[in-house]
Amino acid sequence: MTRTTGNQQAGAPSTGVRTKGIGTTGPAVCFAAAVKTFGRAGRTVRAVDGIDLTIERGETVALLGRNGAGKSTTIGLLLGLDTPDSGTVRLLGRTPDRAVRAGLVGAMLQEGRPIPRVTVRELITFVASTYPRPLPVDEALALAGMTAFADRRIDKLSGGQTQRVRFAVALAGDPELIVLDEPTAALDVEARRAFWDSMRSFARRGNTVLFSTHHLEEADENADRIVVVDRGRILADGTGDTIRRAAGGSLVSVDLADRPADGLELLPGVVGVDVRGGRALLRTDDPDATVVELARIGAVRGIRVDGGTLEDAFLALTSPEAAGTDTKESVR
Ligand SMILES: Nc1ncnc2c1ncn2[C@@H]1O[C@H](COP(=O)(O)OP(=O)(O)OP(=O)(O)O)[C@@H](O)[C@H]1O
Repeated sequence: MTRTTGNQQAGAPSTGVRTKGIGTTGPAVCFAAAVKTFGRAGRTVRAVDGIDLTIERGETVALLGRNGAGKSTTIGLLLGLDTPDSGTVRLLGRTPDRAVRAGLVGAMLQEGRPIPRVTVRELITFVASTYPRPLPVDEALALAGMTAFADRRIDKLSGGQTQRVRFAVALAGDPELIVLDEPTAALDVEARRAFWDSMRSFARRGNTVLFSTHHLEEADENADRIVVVDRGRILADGTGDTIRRAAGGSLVSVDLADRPADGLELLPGVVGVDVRGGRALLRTDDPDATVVELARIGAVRGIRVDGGTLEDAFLALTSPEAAGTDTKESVR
């Protein structure tokens, strides 16, 4: 989903007065039972369906989910662009609106307005001048990896460089928390790497970062913690290893040799069964127990045990079967 908001986009900085760092309390982010529904042609979409999430200061957290999972809506609630139908959202102990107005939050949403025909340094200097306690312009440029391009016109930059200018805009006011909605969508591998280097430099200063992504590897490589979202709900929350375990950490596969797959889901440890090309793929959180039982019933032809990748885990968690329903839309 694409949305823009006034003070987070390049060329449209906030002119509000900040009181950053004074009187902030509590975790960086706290969602409690947050729900957001949208009405559309007689249907209700529960875009955020009861999210409880606490992010401590200094954490780097990835919100990972497929298209339409509810990531942008969650971020919209976080930034006060939308209000929850029920539940609460707090940033640094304040309502999103107050936290944003106090300049505690910097954001980079999926698309900004066209970037003006000024140099990188001119833009960042202007944005920084609207805050009472901004980062020094050279520091903002360095953190975003844009020092070498400071005197280039923004409309002459590559997509990856433009994205890093937008990052520099988001951090120019020296926010405590930065929120990035799919920041590397449409960037090539090299530009992605450069972007994540910049993000990590910012995080190393003790700042809190929340970013959304479709890309597992990006979440695994760049976040301390991955929150898997699907159909507006949190399905798993933790490190890559935690996510693997939540989905059933290992895969045991075996030739069915014409025997029916019925009952395999009842074997010890098994949390999911898939049958493909005459083989049963058993997702299990206790591969030893699963294999022992397969041996006991004589089903060991072509048996294999694999660790299970993070991608397998993500797919298992977010498949329609895992969600237990085909749609999150309901007819009113
Ligand atoms: N303003 C709106 N009106 C109606 N439906 C909406 C609105 N915003 C979001 N939705 C719906 O809510 C659900 C969640 O959308 P959202 O944009 O939050 O997902 P997402 O995970 O950010 O997806 P993407 O990765 O494609 O950006 C989708 O079904 C979407 O169509």
